[in-house]
Amino acid sequence: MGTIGGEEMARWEKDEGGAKEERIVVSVRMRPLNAKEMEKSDPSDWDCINDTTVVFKNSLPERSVFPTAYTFESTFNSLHYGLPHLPILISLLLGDDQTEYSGVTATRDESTTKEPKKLLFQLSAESMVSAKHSLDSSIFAYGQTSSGKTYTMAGITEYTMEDIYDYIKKHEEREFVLRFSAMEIYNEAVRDLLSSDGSPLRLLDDPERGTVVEKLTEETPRDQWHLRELLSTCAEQRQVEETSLNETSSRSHQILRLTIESTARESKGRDSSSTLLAAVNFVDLAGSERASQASSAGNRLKEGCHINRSLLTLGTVIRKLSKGRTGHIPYRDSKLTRILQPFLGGNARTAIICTMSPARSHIEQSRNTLLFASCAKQVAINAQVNVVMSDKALVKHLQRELARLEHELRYPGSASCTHHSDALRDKDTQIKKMEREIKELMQQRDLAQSRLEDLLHAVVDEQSSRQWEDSSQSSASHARGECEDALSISAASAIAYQIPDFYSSRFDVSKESNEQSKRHIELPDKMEPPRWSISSPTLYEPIQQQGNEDTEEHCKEVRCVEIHALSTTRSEEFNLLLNDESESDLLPLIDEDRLGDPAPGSEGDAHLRGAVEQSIDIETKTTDNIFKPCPQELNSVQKTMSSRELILTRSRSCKASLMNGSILSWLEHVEQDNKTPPKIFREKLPGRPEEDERRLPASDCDVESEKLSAEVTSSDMPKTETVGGEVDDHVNASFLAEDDRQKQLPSDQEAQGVLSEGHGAEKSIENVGKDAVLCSLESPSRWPLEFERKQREIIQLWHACDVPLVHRACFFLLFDGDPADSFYMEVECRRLSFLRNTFSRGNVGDLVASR
Ligand SMILES: Nc1ncnc2c1ncn2[C@@H]1O[C@H](COP(=O)(O)OP(=O)(O)OP(=O)(O)O)[C@@H](O)[C@H]1O
Repeated sequence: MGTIGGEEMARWEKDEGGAKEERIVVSVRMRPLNAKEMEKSDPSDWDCINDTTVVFKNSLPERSVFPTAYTFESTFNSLHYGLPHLPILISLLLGDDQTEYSGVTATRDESTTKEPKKLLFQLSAESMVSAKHSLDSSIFAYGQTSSGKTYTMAGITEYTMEDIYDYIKKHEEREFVLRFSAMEIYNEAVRDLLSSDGSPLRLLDDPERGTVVEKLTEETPRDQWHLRELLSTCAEQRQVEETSLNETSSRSHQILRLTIESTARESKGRDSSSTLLAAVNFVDLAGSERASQASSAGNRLKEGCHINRSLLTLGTVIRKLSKGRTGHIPYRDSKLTRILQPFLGGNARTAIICTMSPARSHIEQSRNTLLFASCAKQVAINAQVNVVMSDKALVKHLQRELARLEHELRYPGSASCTHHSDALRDKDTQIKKMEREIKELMQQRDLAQSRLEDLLHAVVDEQSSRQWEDSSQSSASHARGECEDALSISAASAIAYQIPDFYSSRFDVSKESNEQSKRHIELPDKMEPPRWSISSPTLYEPIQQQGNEDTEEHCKEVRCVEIHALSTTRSEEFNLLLNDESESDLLPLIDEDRLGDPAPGSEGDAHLRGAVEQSIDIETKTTDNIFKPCPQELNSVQKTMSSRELILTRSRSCKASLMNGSILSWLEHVEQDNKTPPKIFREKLPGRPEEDERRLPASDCDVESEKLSAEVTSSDMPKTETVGGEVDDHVNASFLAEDDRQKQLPSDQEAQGVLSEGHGAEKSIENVGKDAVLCSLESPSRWPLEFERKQREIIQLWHACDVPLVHRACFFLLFDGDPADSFYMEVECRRLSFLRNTFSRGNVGDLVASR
């Protein structure tokens, strides 16, 4: 009998198999009509028209969804040879003109030109046991009952076994060891076919070998004849019963396994020796059957149910595998698929021979078989050579691996470790970068939110400002005689609310050039700037140098309020007054400072710089810009503010001020709309009288601030603690908790309200009596612009009402924030500190005198 030679295999691998992805090899074998079918004159509807195609010979009804032709790796019809056994067919296909098997002589005819080489290769010993192709492989026979599975598998098994022994004989340089085992799955119970004990065997899950059958007998055949004996034992032990379709119907799935180990003789016993291991499974499945066709009942029916169920699972597994290895594949749904899992699209070469009957009466079953075959041929496999190391070789290999790992542990700086640590460092850098980006994005988001709020509130402010302006016209004349003071205050207070970029460009010069103005407010240089005030970046170098991220965060919460306390009505008078002054004596005001330098060394320059400096000092030390002016200035302001128009010209976060030009221009537009005095007026504001400067008292704001901050940031500070307290008879700047607010309010008798609710400031002015003005200032960090608006309303009321000024110098800052919020507490305390320093001691006297 011929076989596929090495050259032929190499050619096949090169031409067809080697370069391509391996898939299950599927062949279809069609048996001839059997005696019963011919008796019934059951026509033959199927034919193998060539070596790869099976066709449905009859015409299909219209709209039929079934194909008429199926192609496979090989198709053959043993009728062509008139011979029962595949080995003879194979022999003929391989070129023998005439061969003999089991006493039957076969002659080659024209049909023998068919060459199902892949199948033949897979059935060959070369594919199973050679050094190059030593792979696990399995050959299935699948088909309906009585289609010829057992008939085909018997031939294949015999042929392959014979070929294997033939190969062994030819390859004496290697030593072969064969082991044989056989089992059947009958009614979902696994039985050993080499043992007379029919008790079912258990399936075990081995982490290395997969599913193994416990206590399965494994014989080592002495020679080919011994193996034949074992095969006949299996056939005897197998469950075979007669059914209406098959006199010798196999009622179980049979799995014969031949394991072949081969070792090169010359390397045997050496450390480097390795063993090739291959297992071949010959799987003869039980046939699917329709109970009606098989006329089965009782045990046969039960067997048929088990067979059909396990075949259904096999079909599902194959179908899923054919679509790729995605999702769950139900190998464990039947014992058959569980045992065959490694051979179904795993690390094994697989061939399936689908058997079918051509009879019309079995057309449905035949179609199912062809459908199964079509799916199976799509299943990709990944067969790999199994190499088993000798124990010594394995020990050596493991020792080398252990030494390598120990070396890595001892010397972390080695190549691989360095590589890992570099990779970790890169990842860390990436994480930090991403964190920074997230932070920036969050800041931008907050900024945008803040801008939106600003815009909304600015619109509201503008409206309320105009209302107030109308209501305050009546008291405008009250301050006519005070224009000079007002101007000086304007120079000091209005300029104080310059935009941050102005500060940054001007402060250094003014700070050096105007010591006098510094004394004016007496906010000492040593005072540490508040963390949240970075509106003037160049002013406080330490903050910038520290690059404190918290500072930046807080910055965006703090608003720089720029209020121009200017009187529209007065501005015209001022213009008239100022027209007489020489231009060199005039102090440029806001716009000049913002837009250009005053004349260097001029008096106006000196005054302006002093005023700007002190204003900057104040602003950067508090957020309560409203109360920035010194008492003398405030005194003057009282005289003029009644007719003043308070204009919010800048209200935005410090950061936003540097970034958003469009808001700036918009605000400037608003400023113009709100009757900002003509530029000429602001440019020609006279210098500040010296006596005003002399009247300014010293203030130890820094000490107060530190003290207050220390008090309120203390973790154990009770919520109702009063921070501050009375400063003198006239001034009471208290920091109250919400709960204690009512206790501290003036009594009803004392509180003779002069400003009724509904004045537009009811939320800000909680109560106004002859003895007190109670200001409720909410957290600036939450609603910055709302806070600013409230402060402006308070100032408006302050200057508009008829209550003696001293009585209004009583402030309660209502604390309704969270005491645990340290930032909030710090802001509030600094504001309180400022109030106390502004309205305490000599300032109060000034205020009284001025009124
Ligand atoms: N190619 C063939 N040429 C001639 N006879 C065949 C061929 N295939 C099968 N037969 C005959 O058909 C009958 C049924 O064959 P076989 O027992 O192999 O079918 P089966 O598919 O194994 O059935 P079951 O699933 O019931 O076990 C047998 O008598 C067998 O000799």
